[in-house]
This record gives sequence, structure tokens and C-alpha cells, in this order.
Amino acid sequence: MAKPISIEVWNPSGKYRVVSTKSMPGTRWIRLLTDNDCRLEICTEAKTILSVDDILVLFSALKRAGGTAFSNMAVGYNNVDVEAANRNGIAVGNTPGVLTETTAELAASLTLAAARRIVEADQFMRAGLYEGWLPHLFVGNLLKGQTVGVIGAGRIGSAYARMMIEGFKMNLIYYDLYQATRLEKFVTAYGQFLKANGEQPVTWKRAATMEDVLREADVISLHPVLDKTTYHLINPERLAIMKKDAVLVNASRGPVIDEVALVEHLKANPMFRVGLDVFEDEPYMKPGLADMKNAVVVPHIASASKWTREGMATLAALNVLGKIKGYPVWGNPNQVEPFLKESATPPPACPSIVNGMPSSKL
Ligand SMILES: NC(=O)C1=CN([C@@H]2O[C@H](COP(=O)(O)OP(=O)(O)OC[C@H]3O[C@@H](n4cnc5c(N)ncnc54)[C@H](O)[C@@H]3O)[C@@H](O)[C@H]2O)C=CC1
Ligand SMILES: O=C(O)C(=O)CO
Repeated sequence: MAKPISIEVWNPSGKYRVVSTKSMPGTRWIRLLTDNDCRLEICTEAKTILSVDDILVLFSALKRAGGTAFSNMAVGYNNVDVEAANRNGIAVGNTPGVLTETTAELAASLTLAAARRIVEADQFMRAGLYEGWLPHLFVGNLLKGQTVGVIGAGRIGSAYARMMIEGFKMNLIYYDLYQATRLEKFVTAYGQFLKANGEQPVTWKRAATMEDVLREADVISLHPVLDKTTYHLINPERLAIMKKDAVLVNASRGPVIDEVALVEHLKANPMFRVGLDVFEDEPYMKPGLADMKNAVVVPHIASASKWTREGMATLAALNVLGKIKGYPVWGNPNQVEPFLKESATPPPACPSIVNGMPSSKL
């Protein structure tokens, strides 16, 4: 017999049953549910990461139980079979916007850590190897005036681009299926500001192909969704056209990079550096990656700030609650701030439902 899983129950007599597969940060999300007649069951097992297949099983169980909604505590939902959710009449929620700046900040941190060899230098220092200042010690790359390449200039890609442009006066080249008009306007205006102050203006370019970005950029950060078009977007051929001392950052999804090919490239090109938050076979790294000094690796922490994680929990809970209440879907998933005001009652809407199922169908 399967071992029973441990759960914590809030408001046991609540009319609507909501299950959280993990304990989530903060308490507002719990309050919002229990104040609205929900019985909340939180799975307290230390490790409950659901695979795509687990979520499929969950959908049919949800349907059998008369359930109507599932929400990821994440903006990315490549782990969810949305077609299967549709077949089971289940609304799928996600948590856009609240993590945009936090994720971009981590991508910027990885960029700096890789470009300036922070982790290597830290390890060297702790190992007691420092004997005094030397002209060649941990020489890295200057970002100012270089070109930052962004692949996937959506919410996070654009926020990252702005940080690198405004912070380090980098020029921009980007590739996306859509034009990033607001980002382009920002760079133009910032360039004019710099020029008016007697400084070299920054510039932008929308690349016709991804290869143009890879060839031209000194730093490349990946921010697309993961789907069939972006799987192994960085492959051996594309690595080969990048500058030998480029910095590549990935805080999107691991399979966007062919990680085996990346390890080979890192071995062959010691001046090439990467900053990775995500991995092809999480929680594992491909063989050899952990030994590469020119790789900075962190465990999928890009959205890990207290405010952000609490906000993600709130949005995920409100997606589910909104479906229970029969609320409409919020019109603009890029502007979710009204749901995040700690002291205010959230709007009567589901913050973000990706399969846009009308409440009446559920
Ligand atoms: N590492 C982490 O903890 C986090 C990772 N993410 C990942 O970042 C992704 C992006 O998030 P947002 O910026 O909020 O989404 P978004 O939807 O605003 O941006 C994604 C962009 O990718 C572009 N895109 C799609 N297919 C493309 C292709 N073939 N080539 C180039 N561009 C393409 C889209 O047009 C869009 O502009 C999420 O889907 C998620 O996988 C998001 C948050 C945290
Ligand atoms: O939001 C996402 O997509 C994540 O990966 C976790 O923040």
C-alpha cells in the first residue's frame, strides 16, 4: 500500500476543497482562500515536484472530483499539457509579472558573476591562494559599451535588457517573434539622454535572425518560453558562431540549451563563460558541467525573493479562487499589481488563466 502523504489542513469545514502540492511562502494566500470558505490542504512532504505525467494524472483526478482549476506557481507552464487540461475542462493558471524584475535581476547577477569571474575568485580566496594583487589575476570582461543580446524580449527579457543598458550603457541587439516597441523606445530615449550629456549614446537593433544576435553580441541572455521552437535553440552550430569570449546566460528553461554541447564548448573555449539558473534535466547537471570553472551555476532561484514568492503564491491562489467564484479572467496579465496590494481586497477576477476557459464551461 502506498505510504500516506502528510498534509496540513486549514479551515476543515470549508465548502470548497483546494489542494496545494507544496507549502508556499507567506500567509496572505492562505487567508484569501480560508476567508472565502475554502478548505485548504497543504501537502507538507519535503519533496513533491510534479512531472508533466503527474500533472496529467492530477487533471483526471481533478475532473473526477468535480474540480475546475489548476494553477502553477510559476509564469512558465511548459510542464503543463494544456490540451489535456482543456479536455478535462480544467482552467490552467500561471503567475506572470510579479517575478519579472526579480528574474531579470538574477539574470543580470549571473551576467556579472560570469563576466567578472566572481565565483572562481571567491573560491580562490577561500582556498587561501591569494598572495597579493597581480595584473593578470582573474581578468574578465568589461560590459560598458559592449553589446547585449536578448533572445525572447518579452516581460523578463525586456526588463533584463533595460538593466544592462541603463546600468552598463550596453548596446542592444534582440531577437523575438514580435517587435519589442516599448523596449526600443526606451533605448532610443536613453541614447538621446546620454548624447545630450556628452556621452556615447546607446543603440538598439532588432535582428532578423537569431544567428545575427549570436554573432554580434558580447553577452547573450535567453528569455523565451520553452516550446518546440525554442528546444535546443542553443546547439553546437549556434555555439560555434558566438564570440570566443562571449557570456551566455540562461534563466528561462534548461532545454533551451543543448547542455551536452555546451559542456563541450566550455571545455574547448576557456574564455567563453556561462551563467545558468536552469538545467536540461533538473535537478541534475549534464556530466562535466560541475567541473567547468567558466560556468556559474545556481539552482533555479531566479524568482526567489521573499516579496516575489509571496506574490506568486497569492496569484496562484487567486487563480483557483477566481474559478471557484466564477470570476472573469483579468484583462491584462502584464499588470497584476492590484492583486498584490497586501492590505486591499483583490479585484474579483482570476489574475492569469492561460487556456482562457469561460467560468460557465467549468
Ligand atoms: N528561472 C526562473 O526561475 C524563471 C524562468 N522563467 C521563464 O522565462 C520565460 C519567459 O517569461 P516572461 O518574460 O514572463 O514571458 P513572456 O511571454 O513575456 O516572454 C517570452 C518571449 O519569448 C518570445 N518567444 C517565443 N518563442 C520564441 C522564439 N522561437 N524565438 C524567440 N523568442 C520567442 C515571445 O514572443 C515572448 O516575447 C517563462 O516562460 C519561463 O519559462 C520565468 C520566471 C522565472
Ligand atoms: O515562474 C517560473 O516560470 C519559474 O521558473 C519559477 O519562478
